[in-house]
Amino acid sequence: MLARHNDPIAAIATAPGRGAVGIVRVSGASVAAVIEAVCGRALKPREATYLPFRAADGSAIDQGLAIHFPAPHSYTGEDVLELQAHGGPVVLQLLLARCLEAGKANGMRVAEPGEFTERAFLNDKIDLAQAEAIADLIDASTEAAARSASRSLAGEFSGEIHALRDALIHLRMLVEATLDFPEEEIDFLQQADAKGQLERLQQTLARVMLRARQGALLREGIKVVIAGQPNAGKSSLLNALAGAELAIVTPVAGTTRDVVSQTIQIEGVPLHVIDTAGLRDSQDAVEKIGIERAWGQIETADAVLFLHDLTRQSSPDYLCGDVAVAHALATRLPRAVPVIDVWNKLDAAPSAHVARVAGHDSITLSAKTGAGLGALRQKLLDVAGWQSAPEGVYMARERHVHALRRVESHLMEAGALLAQRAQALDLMAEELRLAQNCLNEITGEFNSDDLLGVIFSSFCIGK
Ligand SMILES: Nc1nc2c(c(=O)[nH]1)N(C=O)[C@@H](CNc1ccc(C(=O)N[C@@H](CCC(=O)O)C(=O)O)cc1)CN2
Ligand SMILES: Nc1nc2c(ncn2[C@@H]2O[C@H](COP(=O)(O)OP(=O)(O)OP(=O)(O)O)[C@@H](O)[C@H]2O)c(=O)[nH]1
Ligand SMILES: [Mg+2]
Repeated sequence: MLARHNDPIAAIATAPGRGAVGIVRVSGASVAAVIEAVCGRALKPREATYLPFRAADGSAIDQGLAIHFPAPHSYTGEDVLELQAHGGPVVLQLLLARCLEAGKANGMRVAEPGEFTERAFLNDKIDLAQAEAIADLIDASTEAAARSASRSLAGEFSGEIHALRDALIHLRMLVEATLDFPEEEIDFLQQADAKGQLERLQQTLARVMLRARQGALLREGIKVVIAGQPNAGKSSLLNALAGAELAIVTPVAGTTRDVVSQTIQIEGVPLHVIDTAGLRDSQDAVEKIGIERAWGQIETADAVLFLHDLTRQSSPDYLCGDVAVAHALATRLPRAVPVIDVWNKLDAAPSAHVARVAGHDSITLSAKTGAGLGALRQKLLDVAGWQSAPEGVYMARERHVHALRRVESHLMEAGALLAQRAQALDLMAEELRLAQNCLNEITGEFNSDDLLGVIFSSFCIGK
């Protein structure tokens, strides 16, 4: 283990700024010295004691509650001291400085972001998926996201991963045993129904992946870019979706130049909606920059709303413009990004125009009156892949979904190799081993220091 993992650490655990109560938390070998210096008396384990927190000169920094959690029964698994003081930034800084001074002889330092939780992970209090769930719970921006993070923190996701891993280990044992007794191979595998075991494993994996994808969606959301010719009503649509006058709307074509973005939520799924400059050939230097920015957004979108003006469907120029935009979208979009045709200004459009677009896989609406917005919201959820699972979603991250995809492809390989029998069984065993490694990456039983660095450094300070 790296040396830094043994340093005693201290930090303000509560949010910066003023609050009713603020907590300074200390973890590691010098907790006893800090108790002695700051509290001046012994503390009963896990019991709150009201006392003055003493400065070096003996005066009181504050009166508060001190709690000692002797190792290993603490958040980090190390000795932990909590000083619950009044929640002012200055008093908390004084208290933190006092703790650092008291722990100086043991090398106490200020904790890095996420370091308390990292210790909880390193001391086997929680696994990596649970540690990530703590950060996701704190960062949750919707109720659905918070509930799913809480499920993952309670171990629901990790539990499913462990169940998958156990089934995988069972199958691996079977295959590896067969390798040792090649002549009995066919019987062995058939009797134990290796094929059936593998299939059941794949089915369970598919269910876990579905729920994990939903969780990742709740956490990360999708980026939806509104694109189209000038004046189609893109800014009006952003405002209608957001329920606020965010972007400037005027009858002048070429109003929007800067990218305007807003995160909205539909059924708890965050959608990062981006309004962009109207797409056309322009000689205006400022507008040209706006259009380039629009393309920058479009090219990184998860979904594009291609907005059309229903009132202008009999203008050849307008229709040519739309064809040009459609062509540009088809050539410039890097991947298979879904493009949703949205026909706006339903309220003002001649019924012949409406009839012409009806029946296609498209949405007609009015950003002005709000008609049709419900259908658009539903369409966005569909495109995002949202299916509110009845049993509840647990929080997962893209990292987890990627690992599960790799498990899936190793299992597919294993299935193909099983079908080939004798020559391929050692390769099948190897695929199963690789699949197990991917599962272990999720819970952190198999990982690199780099990965841990990336995960824990994104926590807030004191966590
Ligand atoms: N005041 C305070 N509130 C807090 C925390 C904290 O550190 N301090 N937490 C932190 O962020 C969260 C709670 N997490 C915690 C997790 C484990 C233990 C703990 O003492 N575990 C022991 C004993 C378990 C038991 O008695 O069942 C252990 O695991 O052995 C404490 C807090 C949220 N609320
Ligand atoms: N009747 C009607 N007018 C609309 C509707 N949506 C937008 N408009 C009008 O269309 C004009 C252009 O709207 P904007 O939202 O600024 O259009 P835009 O696509 O953002 O335009 P640029 O920023 O120039 O590309 C404004 O006068 C809006 O009031 C609608 O649903 N019905
Ligand atoms: Mg606009």
